Amino acid sequence: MRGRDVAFAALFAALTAVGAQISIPIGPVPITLQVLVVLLSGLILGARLGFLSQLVYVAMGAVGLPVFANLQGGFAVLYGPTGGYIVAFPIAAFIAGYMAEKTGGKTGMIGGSLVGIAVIYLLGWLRLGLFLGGDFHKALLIGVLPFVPLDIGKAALAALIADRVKKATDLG
Ligand SMILES: O=C(O)CCCC[C@@H]1SC[C@@H]2NC(=O)N[C@@H]21
Repeated sequence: MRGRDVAFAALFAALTAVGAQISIPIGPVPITLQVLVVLLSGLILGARLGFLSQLVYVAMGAVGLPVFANLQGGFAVLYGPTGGYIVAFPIAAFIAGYMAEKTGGKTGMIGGSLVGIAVIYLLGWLRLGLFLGGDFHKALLIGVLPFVPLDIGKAALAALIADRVKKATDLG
């Protein structure tokens, strides 16, 4: 791994921390810009490096840095209501990057992003449901459905931004 790769992974980990603070509280699960940055990390850096950048992000939060939403940090957050989403971020970045690499073009980017988001929802929903004492119906109502329209918009925006960044740089 080159020094440039490490720098990019660190940059996207930091950007995810910023995205976490751009949030709207609507309940136990806030609307945040993390998903946008997670997708961008996979689409721009590729599956492997995108995964690594999100692993760094999760690790920074786990050791106590206030990088999660509402400036939260610490291992306890990963066991809290939003822990499932956070744990899914590296997987989602990998999937978005992998599918974009395999399929190519903006269609591949949007497809990969949507599958990545689905994985975030799946792990987020499971953890939230368990946190709510097994009420997976409520978890769906407060932890998945309200986010779908905006997150589809984030997927489209991520594909647009990644496409432009790749054309304007040598990252493509
Ligand atoms: O506590 C955290 O730092 C994680 C917050 C997770 C928010 C989830 S990610 C998927 C969905 N889309 C959003 O905008 N918010 C939720």
